[in-house]
Amino acid sequence: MTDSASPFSGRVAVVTGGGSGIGRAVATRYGAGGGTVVVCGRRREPLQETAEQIRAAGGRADAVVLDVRDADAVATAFATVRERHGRIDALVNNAAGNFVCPGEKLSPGGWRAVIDIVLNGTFHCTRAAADTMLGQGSGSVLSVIASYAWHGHPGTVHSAAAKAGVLAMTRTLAVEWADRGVRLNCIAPGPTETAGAGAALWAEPASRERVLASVPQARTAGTGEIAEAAAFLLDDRAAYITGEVLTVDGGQWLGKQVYGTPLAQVREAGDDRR
Ligand SMILES: CCCCCCCCCCC/C=C/C(=O)SCCNC(=O)CCNC(=O)[C@H](O)C(C)(C)COP(=O)(O)OP(=O)(O)OC[C@H]1O[C@@H](n2cnc3c(N)ncnc32)[C@H](O)[C@@H]1OP(=O)(O)O
Ligand SMILES: NC(=O)C1=CN([C@@H]2O[C@H](COP(=O)(O)OP(=O)(O)OC[C@H]3O[C@@H](n4cnc5c(N)ncnc54)[C@H](OP(=O)(O)O)[C@@H]3O)[C@@H](O)[C@H]2O)C=CC1
Repeated sequence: MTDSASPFSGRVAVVTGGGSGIGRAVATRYGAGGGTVVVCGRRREPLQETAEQIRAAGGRADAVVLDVRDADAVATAFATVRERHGRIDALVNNAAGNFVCPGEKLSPGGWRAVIDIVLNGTFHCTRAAADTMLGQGSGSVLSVIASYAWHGHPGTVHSAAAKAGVLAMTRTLAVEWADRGVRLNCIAPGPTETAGAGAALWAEPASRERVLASVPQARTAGTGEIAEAAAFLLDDRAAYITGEVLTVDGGQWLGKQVYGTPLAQVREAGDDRR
């Protein structure tokens, strides 16, 4: 049984896109839970900043420059992590690229840009981590998706298709590797305040307003809230959970199920009843 204050003690995690936003928060949470964290991404500076923050708080962290689209570089990087740290207990597939574009205007290059990072990058990293995890007979893979993986969303055909692919990959490999000690799950955050998402998805005040209006809890998530849910799925409290998605979105996607009737109108209709 693990120590509840240090559930990740003696464990090693790789967090892709760990230099910013949700990835940084998950890496920091894993470090605070006693684990060693290897953060990777394309830009060295933000990665080093994350690693320094974790070390300053008393944790252990390394920064590795890596483009998840490059399968050979991914295999080499994960082999190096195993040589250096002896094991890989967790992989967080968090790296992503996104922008809003109507399907009929999306170029093949735009489609590839997102599919290559989100779907292909997730496969490369999962495959490389599995070399170690299946060998040691344990491991936990957590991929960050979005609820439009199952309901779709206008303007995001590339990202929605990629996230749906990641969900199918997760469910498939969860069954393939269940009796070999490796669990795979997804987390689906709702709108979360990060510089990346803000710039890519709600740069205009009007788009931000619309996004906020779509969340029944009427607020965005903090990165720490997403990291806390991620930590639960990564640690042994979730030992019997595999192939699942944990949605952390303030009710956003269920809120879509009002069949076009705004919530305010539903409330008005019930005003005369006690
Ligand atoms: C209305 C929607 C609101 C939905 C709200 C729902 C709430 C929450 C759900 C959110 C779920 C997911 C969120 C996120 O993923 S947030 C993460 C965002 N972070 C990032 O995007 C950071 C990383 N980003 C990047 O690396 C780049 O933005 C990019 C993905 C574009 C990749 O960069 P790269 O340098 O490889 O790309 P290029 O600039 O060379 O372009 C490659 C091709 O893509 C085309 N492109 C690029 N930008 C656009 C654009 N804005 N519109 C259309 N096409 C674009 C570009 O033209 C290239 O194609 P061609 O070669 O064919 O020209
Ligand atoms: N914020 C939100 O509202 C939501 C976010 N999500 C998901 O959460 C995750 C994190 O998003 P968020 O923190 O908002 O966004 P960020 O833009 O802050 O994070 C994306 C990270 O991915 C890294 N990255 C991008 N391309 C590559 C690549 N080719 N190789 C390695 N790393 C790469 C970036 O680093 P670098 O550029 O240095 O490579 C960056 O650190 C994503 O999977 C996103 O789809 C899901 C739902 C909602």
